Amino acid sequence: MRIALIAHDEKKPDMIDFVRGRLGDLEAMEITTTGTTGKRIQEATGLDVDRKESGPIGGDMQIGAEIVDGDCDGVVFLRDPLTAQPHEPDITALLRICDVHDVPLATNLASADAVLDELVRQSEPDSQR
Ligand SMILES: O=C(CO)COP(=O)(O)O
Repeated sequence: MRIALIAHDEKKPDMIDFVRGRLGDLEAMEITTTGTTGKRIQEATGLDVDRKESGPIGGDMQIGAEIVDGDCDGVVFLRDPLTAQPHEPDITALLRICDVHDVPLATNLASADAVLDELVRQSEPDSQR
């Protein structure tokens, strides 16, 4: 299982809390991140992550390409809904490509656990999916 973890600046503390709380499950997965999110996660938890470029310079697009290639099984993208982002078109494209490829996507903390729970369930040996 490969999961993408992405957070806008105002949501990075929430992402760190999420990763700390689910460290056991995340350690068993491959993790891909945008640049700064991955750096923060590594610094805070020591988790091994595949860091793409920072979001505003194309990291969202790189993760979108993984989804198109069928390499990413789920996305937790903690968006900041209160701050305009210069790369809003890239963000919209990433969300859209998750829908195109029917990849589980959480855009807030309340649903992040649900997406991760689903990936954990799918990785169990007797899973039907
Ligand atoms: O901007 C982002 C997602 O749109 C996140 O990028 P960083 O992880 O590099 O801050």
